[in-house]
Amino acid sequence: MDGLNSRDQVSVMSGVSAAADICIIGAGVSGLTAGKALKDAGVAYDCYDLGSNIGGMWRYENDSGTSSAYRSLHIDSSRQSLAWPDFQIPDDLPDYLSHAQVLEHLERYAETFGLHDSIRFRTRVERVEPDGEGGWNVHLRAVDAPDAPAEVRRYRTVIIANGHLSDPKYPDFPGDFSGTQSHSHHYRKADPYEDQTVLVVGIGNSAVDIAVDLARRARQVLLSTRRSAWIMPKYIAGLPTDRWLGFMVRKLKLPVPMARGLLRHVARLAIGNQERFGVPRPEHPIWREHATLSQDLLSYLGHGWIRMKPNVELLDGEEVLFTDGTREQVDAIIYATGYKTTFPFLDPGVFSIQDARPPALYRRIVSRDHPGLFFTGLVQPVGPTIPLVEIQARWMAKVLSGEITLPPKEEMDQEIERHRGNVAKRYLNAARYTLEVDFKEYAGELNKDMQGK
Ligand SMILES: NC(=O)C1=CN([C@@H]2O[C@H](COP(=O)(O)OP(=O)(O)OC[C@H]3O[C@@H](n4cnc5c(N)ncnc54)[C@H](OP(=O)(O)O)[C@@H]3O)[C@@H](O)[C@H]2O)C=CC1
Repeated sequence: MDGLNSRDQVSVMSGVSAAADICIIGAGVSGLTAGKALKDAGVAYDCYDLGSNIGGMWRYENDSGTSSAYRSLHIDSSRQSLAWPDFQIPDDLPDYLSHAQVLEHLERYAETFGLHDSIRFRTRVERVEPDGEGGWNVHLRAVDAPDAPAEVRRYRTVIIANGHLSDPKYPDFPGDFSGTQSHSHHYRKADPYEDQTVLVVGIGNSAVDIAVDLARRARQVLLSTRRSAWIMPKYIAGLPTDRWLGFMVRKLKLPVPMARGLLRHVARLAIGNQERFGVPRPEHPIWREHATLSQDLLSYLGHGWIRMKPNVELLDGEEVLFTDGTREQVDAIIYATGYKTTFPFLDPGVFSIQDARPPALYRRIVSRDHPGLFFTGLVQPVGPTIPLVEIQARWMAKVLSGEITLPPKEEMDQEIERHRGNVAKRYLNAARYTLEVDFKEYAGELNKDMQGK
């Protein structure tokens, strides 16, 4: 067996479940949903999670260290667009659930479908490597016994559901800063920034949520952006914005580009001209990027609680110099500059995501080079991710139970290249859009496969 240390104990298909030859890494939304679909299909699996409980990203202060949730976090897709088809979110919950409400819903989901029994918590997956016979050796170490030998289990298939929002990406600004610097991954609440001047870098959803959260506690919040973004309100005429899009596409049967075009005009009526508030008009058209959703940003800019700044030119002691030549004295910088998509347990030669190129995954799920390696939740739609993850889960269960046969490698290659071409045509050429998918089109492809069309 390749790559085993003498300290490692090898156990082949025994332990958590003697029958399981499928392993899921991660018990967040994607891992749990995959587990539920496998269970429904009568396929045995083992699931491992670094933390003490389910929830991944949605467990605030998860002891896995992988959650980027801050105390004021509310999911940015409305309740009506979020749910699993067989596990609706109760109507008495608000339009936009807090992280605690998402977690409670996940807990009910895991309880209802009996998912806990297949999960081993506080277990670090240290390494996943091909066993040379088409399967995988998964090296596991108990978090509470770091010096004990690693346990190695062999699986036919590994489903990776470790999330892609926990490995912070920092910009490389020249100079030195004498105040405090951190990343949005570590931000929890505004208290430590009381009465300070805080610079938030970025204008994605994390940056804007955090700037708004800080605004009433900090002395001044500065929000710096290099490319700007289109700001979308969370409500239009009293209804969640994504419900308007859903209404136009599903009820009125408008083509997606037309619905989006209309939504853009309606949103403009609702929030006016963002340049008036100091948020530059992006050079790219609105749907070439992931718009930033915020009901509060423009209003807070209008109250002077937040001030816009261009990109950072230089960190200069207590000051920051910006690309327009202005300088500000700053106490703290929070880099809300996004995340790297990494798999610490995989050799990059086996699989990695490079540059701004969508990964070589058939249907965004199956590794082209290693068809026993599956990924779930590795997508970023304009719209809610959970329903897509649910469709991915059922698709994977059908593949793994033999109902869907994967095509030959050349066909996978063609599908991957077609998808890459679409991403290049539709979205900005940047690492931030590597995982972008068109919700309706992607769901349609997976559903068609499942219907055998
Ligand atoms: N409420 C919710 O449900 C929330 C959802 N999310 C989701 O999580 C994901 C991650 O969001 P987020 O953490 O905001 O990260 P994003 O990747 O979406 O945004 C990163 C921001 O940082 C900027 N940036 C990146 N690198 C640099 C650099 N070197 N110099 C200057 N600016 C830089 C980007 O600008 P540029 O465009 O120029 O690269 C962009 O504005 C997204 O899918 C988001 O929608 C996040 C927070 C809340």
